[in-house]
Amino acid sequence: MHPFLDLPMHVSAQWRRAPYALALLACAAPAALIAQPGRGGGGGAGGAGAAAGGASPSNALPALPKGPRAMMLRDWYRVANLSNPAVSPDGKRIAVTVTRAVEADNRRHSEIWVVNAAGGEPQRWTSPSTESSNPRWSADGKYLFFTSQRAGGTGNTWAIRLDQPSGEAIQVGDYPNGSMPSDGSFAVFTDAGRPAPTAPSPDPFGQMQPMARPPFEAITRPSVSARFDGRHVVDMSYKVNGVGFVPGRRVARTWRPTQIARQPIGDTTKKVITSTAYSHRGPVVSPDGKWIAFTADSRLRPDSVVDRERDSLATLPYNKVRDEAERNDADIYIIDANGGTPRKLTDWMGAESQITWSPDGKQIAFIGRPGRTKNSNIYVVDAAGGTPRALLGNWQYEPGNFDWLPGGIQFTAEIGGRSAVLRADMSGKSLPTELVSGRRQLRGASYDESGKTLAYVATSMNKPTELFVASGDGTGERQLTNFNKDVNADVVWSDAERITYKSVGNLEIEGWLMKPYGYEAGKKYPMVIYIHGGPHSSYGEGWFDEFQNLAAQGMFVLFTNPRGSSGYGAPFTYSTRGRWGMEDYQDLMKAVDIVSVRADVDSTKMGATGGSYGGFMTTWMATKTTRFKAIETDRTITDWTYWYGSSDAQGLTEFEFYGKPWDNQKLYDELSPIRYVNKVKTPMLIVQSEEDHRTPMGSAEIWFMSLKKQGVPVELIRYPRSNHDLSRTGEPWLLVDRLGRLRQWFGYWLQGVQPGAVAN
Ligand SMILES: CSCC[C@H](NC=O)C(=O)N[C@@H](C)C(=O)N[C@@H](CO)C(=O)O
Repeated sequence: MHPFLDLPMHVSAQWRRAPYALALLACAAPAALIAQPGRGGGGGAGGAGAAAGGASPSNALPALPKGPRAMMLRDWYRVANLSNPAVSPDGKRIAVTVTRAVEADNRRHSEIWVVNAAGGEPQRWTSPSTESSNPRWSADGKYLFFTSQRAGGTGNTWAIRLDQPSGEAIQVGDYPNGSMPSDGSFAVFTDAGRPAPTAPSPDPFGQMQPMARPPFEAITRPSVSARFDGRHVVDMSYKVNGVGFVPGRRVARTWRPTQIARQPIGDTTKKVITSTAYSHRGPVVSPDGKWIAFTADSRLRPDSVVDRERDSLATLPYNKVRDEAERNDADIYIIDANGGTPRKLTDWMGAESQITWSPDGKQIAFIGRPGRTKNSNIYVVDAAGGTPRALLGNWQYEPGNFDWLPGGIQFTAEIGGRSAVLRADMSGKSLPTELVSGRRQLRGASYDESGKTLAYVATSMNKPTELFVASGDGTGERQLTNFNKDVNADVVWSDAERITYKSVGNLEIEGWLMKPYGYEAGKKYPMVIYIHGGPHSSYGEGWFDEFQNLAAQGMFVLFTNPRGSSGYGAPFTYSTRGRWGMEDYQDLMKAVDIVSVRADVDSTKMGATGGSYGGFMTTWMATKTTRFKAIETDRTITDWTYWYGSSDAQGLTEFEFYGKPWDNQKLYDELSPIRYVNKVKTPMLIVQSEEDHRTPMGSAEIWFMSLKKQGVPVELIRYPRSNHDLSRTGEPWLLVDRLGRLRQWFGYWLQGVQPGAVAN
């Protein structure tokens, strides 16, 4: 029996909400709303809860027991997530976004907190009654900017004044967001201008809902517009996961290419310095303020030409010569910072991003990817022109974000399931050096102006995110926050052992085995394998609610990064092209083979779960093996042709399957689990969001009906108001409900737990 199922039903425990203090700090934290972490950090009045039910469900739930103990479902609401750290230009303070759930209101809440780099209690700088995130400091130290949507303002950039005592957050029109030279005197940014004014004409469909109106060039019209509230679709992209249905154009197509604008700091007047038929992207001004580098179409063709070419290519059948050829869609250009004719920096095949000037303004670095299936690298080229040279040579991995500091280039990277901060060898002759590493995941490396202070958020298998600071070279690391202190004190998070193993073709695969809560040597435990989606994503060395959830239920959790995963270099990532469910399936089963012979794993009680591509893989497994006693398939894909037609992301299979379904129908069919559904014997739980536009409902429905009609135990849980990201960013009550279903399903089939028993 589960350790918590016999607990008495106490009176409820609300998410603890101690009052926060409102204070004004003259120097250290002007205009700040101050609070202490772990004391009311999740709180906040206001914020409408979402639609499920009326009164808070926590009224009916017992108080969470003090630990140390296994994770219970409501512990999920207690975990704080830190993101977007930003070091102040002088290196003295670090701002960070702190996000928590507000259980009673069924919502998440984000605030900006600031902590001294030297240490001390973090302070809350934004109001608990509004959402604030993504802090960034102005170079002159006058403002802390952040993203928020507040009443009485326009746009979503708000600021706290730092150079004088002040109160509420404000909006400032004379401090534009953009790239600035060293003296911070102006900013450059892109500007798409305003649409040309059109003479107002009466719209006979103006009273209808936007999706119901007949789009431009539609042939049909509502017979009586007041009697049609459906959706009229003409364009190819009419729905987007997380956004919903997107109304079609109602006028002829026009283009507004993005131009480069500059605006002095302390002035509200912006000057647009270009006027072209092509768009400028990612403009970055040189440190001396004389030049602006940007990317644009490699032939500077008008946006209208580029778009029409892309649209027309999208309707053509797969053609190996054309579709596999290297492309050069964009190049880097340099223009005088006051305008003029752009100079192409270099003709470079592939895609360029993250343009960055060297501190002396003599060179430019960028991330370049020579081709879709080739590794990206950091390239450096003289600002005068020349051939870019790669800094990372034949390094197996790929760079993430990088900074050109006074001492050289430093960057973050995924190295399999972990991540690190590294320094590049500027000669490109040696492999990069790891500065901050270990079995963990680091995010958002941020430096002060001198490059001497480095901050990042980090998490490891049994440690939720916290903020860390180190010297610019990675030495002297210190943990600066302890937002998760209370939940960490109550809950024993499970750790995982890292394993590597050789699979088909002698390819090395990385994986992990997480121990069940309360593990005792000499006993046997059930095991569930988790399978990630993408397929080009990865599991890693970070705290993950889903793994902790099943480990707390008393199961081993096995997770691996089969071929096709990201984080191991592009050749590994794309090695499954045209072969989905073949070698990657074997990589997963090889891990099951290895783990199932352990003395502490009960090989007669194994389960599998996964979402999206991982959902495809679980249904695929169900057609191939009866080794698993229960499976959960999440946001699943059971028929690739159906998925192609109903998803918002056709590009994925057009590339991976070498064409559209009718170009390569055999492959789409052969790799579709539904073709073999008559072989399924394993009980399956199907979890599906009703507003999932990435992997829509039909795959789940046909799987459910097929199993039902064959007498295979199956349950379908349909979540309302939810999209493809329910398990990550969904409504908290529904997200936690899903975690509970997973526990119950595997608890019932693998542990003999009674139906409905759940550790709330
Ligand atoms: C060019 S289309 C990109 C599709 C995208 N790929 C990367 O994640 C995607 O959404 N794929 C889904 C089929 C999928 O498996 N998604 C995973 C990973 O995000 C999921 O867990 O939802």
